[in-house]
Amino acid sequence: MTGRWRVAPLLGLYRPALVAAAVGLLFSIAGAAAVARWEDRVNKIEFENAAETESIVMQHGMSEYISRLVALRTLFESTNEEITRSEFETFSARLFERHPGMLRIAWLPRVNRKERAEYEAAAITDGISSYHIRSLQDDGFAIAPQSDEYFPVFYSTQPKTSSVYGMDHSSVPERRVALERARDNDRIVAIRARLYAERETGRQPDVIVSVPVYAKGTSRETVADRRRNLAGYVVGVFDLPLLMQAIRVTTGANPAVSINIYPPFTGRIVSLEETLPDYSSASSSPQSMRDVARGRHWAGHLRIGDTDWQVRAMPTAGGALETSYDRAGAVLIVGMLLTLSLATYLMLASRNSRRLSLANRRVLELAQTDVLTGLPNRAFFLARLNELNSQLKDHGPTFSILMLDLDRFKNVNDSLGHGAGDALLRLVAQRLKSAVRATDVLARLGGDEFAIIQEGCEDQRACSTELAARIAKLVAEPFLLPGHRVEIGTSIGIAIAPDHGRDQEQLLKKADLALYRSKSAGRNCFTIYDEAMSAELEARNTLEGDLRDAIARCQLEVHYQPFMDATTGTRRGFEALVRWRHPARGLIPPDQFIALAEETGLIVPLGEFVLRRACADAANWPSDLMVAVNLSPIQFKEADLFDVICAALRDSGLSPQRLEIEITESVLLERGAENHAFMERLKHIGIELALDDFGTGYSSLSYLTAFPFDKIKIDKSFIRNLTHQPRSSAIISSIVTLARGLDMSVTAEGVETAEEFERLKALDVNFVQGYLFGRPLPIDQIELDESTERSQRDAA
Ligand SMILES: Nc1nc2c(ncn2[C@@H]2O[C@@H]3COP(=O)(O)O[C@H]4[C@@H](O)[C@H](n5cnc6c(=O)[nH]c(N)nc65)O[C@@H]4COP(=O)(O)O[C@H]3[C@H]2O)c(=O)[nH]1
Repeated sequence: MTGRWRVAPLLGLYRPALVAAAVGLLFSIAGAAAVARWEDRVNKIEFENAAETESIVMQHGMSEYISRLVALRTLFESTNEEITRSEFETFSARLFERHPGMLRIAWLPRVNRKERAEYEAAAITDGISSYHIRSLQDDGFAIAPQSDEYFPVFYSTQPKTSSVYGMDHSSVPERRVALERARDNDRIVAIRARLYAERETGRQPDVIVSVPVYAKGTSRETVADRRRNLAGYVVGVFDLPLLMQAIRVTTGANPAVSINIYPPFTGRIVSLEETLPDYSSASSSPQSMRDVARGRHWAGHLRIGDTDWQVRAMPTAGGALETSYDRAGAVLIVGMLLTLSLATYLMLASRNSRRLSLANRRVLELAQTDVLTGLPNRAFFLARLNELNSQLKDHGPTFSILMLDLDRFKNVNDSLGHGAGDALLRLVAQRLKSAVRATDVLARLGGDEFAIIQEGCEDQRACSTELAARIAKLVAEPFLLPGHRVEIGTSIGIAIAPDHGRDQEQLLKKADLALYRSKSAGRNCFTIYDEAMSAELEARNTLEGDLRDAIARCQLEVHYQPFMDATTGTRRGFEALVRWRHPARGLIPPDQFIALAEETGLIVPLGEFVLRRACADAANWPSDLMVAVNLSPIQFKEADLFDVICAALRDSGLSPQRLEIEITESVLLERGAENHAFMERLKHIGIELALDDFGTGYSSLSYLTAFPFDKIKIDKSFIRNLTHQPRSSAIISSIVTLARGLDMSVTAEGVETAEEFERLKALDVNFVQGYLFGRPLPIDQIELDESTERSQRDAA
């Protein structure tokens, strides 16, 4: 068996479980995906809200820093007096207190050519040794050349030794542009101090915020006013990372949001790839704008002065706002667990139901199998027959039924025992199996009855005849049982559907009728049903009804045929033979209704009638005349037969010694022990027993020794051949010899000619009976006087 063969039925068996697993998996995945999408959306909203909040907080913080510078500007603009260095330092120191991101603050006064020396001297006086206004030249600051205007660092929060003092911001092109922009627009401007801070501190670039300061009370309406009235600049240098960190710490920033602050978009930014953050709250290495843009992020800006720094917020890796898809995962796991449970349940249920259906099938098989032969039994046969019949209505195939009944099987069973009978049935089943095709149904209906349904033939009649002939031949072959060679046969009845019927009852009835015909035609043959059989059955049924009436209405008559002593020629008695005086058909001989009476059980009342009539008639005869009465094997099965016989004798007053009971061999075949006992009882009260029709059945000599017979009646068929078949004489001679040895007398039946009589006398037969001595006659026609008797003797 290949894997494919094993897998296919398993797939079929577990299909519901597999389908449930597939559907469940699909739903789990779809559900998890939907939840994931929902989680993502919720998370995005939460993140964006948080990021925006963070941005607002940062902006507030930054504005706070800027507002310090504006406060300083207000200080400078509030008076026409010079703000002294100490005033600046005091004020600035306060600013530093809660603003750790503030690196330094400076005051850049507007110094013209004439004022330069004065300023330099004042600074030196204030303690800043060798103060000079210096400007950017090549790579560094040097004493500034003569110029119309300077914006040097005059006051600073730096120690007085710092090199920032005297640095002319307007000599640095970027800063000059920023300063002019601040001046012309009266606006706070911010730039990144890239060039020098890096070199000085090695830190990230700082942010320089410049606030223009105008002379107190002057106009700043127009650009010209502003240019004219500018007094200087308050400049703050912010450490952006520190500043941001400080804001985030003091405001309790959301740790789930990582903030990156990138420089403003200016011509310097060449690509997002290369744009690294000025500030990053993330602990990991700084991410370029490109990296951030690839993932989930929120974009905003941080306004410092008139410039926008780019803010990019991201969910912190592993933080609360990073979508973890926990719920989606839970949905997937729960879905898969449910699916697994359902699939397992369905799998177990499928397996159980398969086991159950196998067990049911087994029970059904057993219920439809004949245990002895292993063939289908009657139930199966009838079910199949029904099925075919219903298909007939839909123009299904034609088919035949062959009913088989074994001939002489009963003899085997009775003589060799039930074990041998069973073995024989098994052998018969094997032979029948070999004769039918796989598509035919061969069943054992019970006992020695078999049946076949044969279908799928073009010519059903020819096909079934051929099969029946083959089977008859096969079964007629001898069977070898342990220690015995048995010969039986089979009678077969055939009915063909739909010709002979379309329903189970009709077909079986007709096949049975045909079988009955085969049986009565001499056995081991087959018959196909024809309509005449039904007519016959009908006639038989009518006859049965009539016979029932006949018994009730006393239409039966008993006729008497004499039997003679062969040696003296004297009449020894009469055999009682029943006749039926039918109102329409006249006198009907017993061979036309005895078999029917036996089949229908009517033989019991019929037999009792004959017995009582014979006893009653014989009681009026001379006392030396016997009366012989036939008893059927069916009567022997009646428990009260002995009582019936006794009652007949008692009621008639006939002596039991004058009654002879004739039985056939078939009585001895059945219920041997009981019948033997019964015969002993009859003998015990003086009744004589005769074995009738000897030579027609098995003629087993063992019966003669086993049963207490007084007489053997040799069947008339032997007498018929007596004169022209020497073998018949020899047989009769040996029967006579045997009977003599067993102390039995011998009667020869059916003696018709004097020649036969002479020969029988020569063979020492004791009694003779036949037309030569008288036909069966009604009681009123029997001559009982001596003269008649003599004349009969003379005739003999
Ligand atoms: N050809 C020919 N036949 C002769 C001759 N002599 C007698 N017979 C016939 O042979 C049959 C003898 O009876 P059976 O062998 O007991 O055979 C009987 C017996 O088995 C049965 N039978 C008759 N009456 C009864 C009855 O009351 N009870 C039972 N159980 N069976 C009966 O019916 C059978 C036939 O009876 P019957 O037709 O009366 O036929 C009788 C008789 O008429 C002869 O010389 N030539």
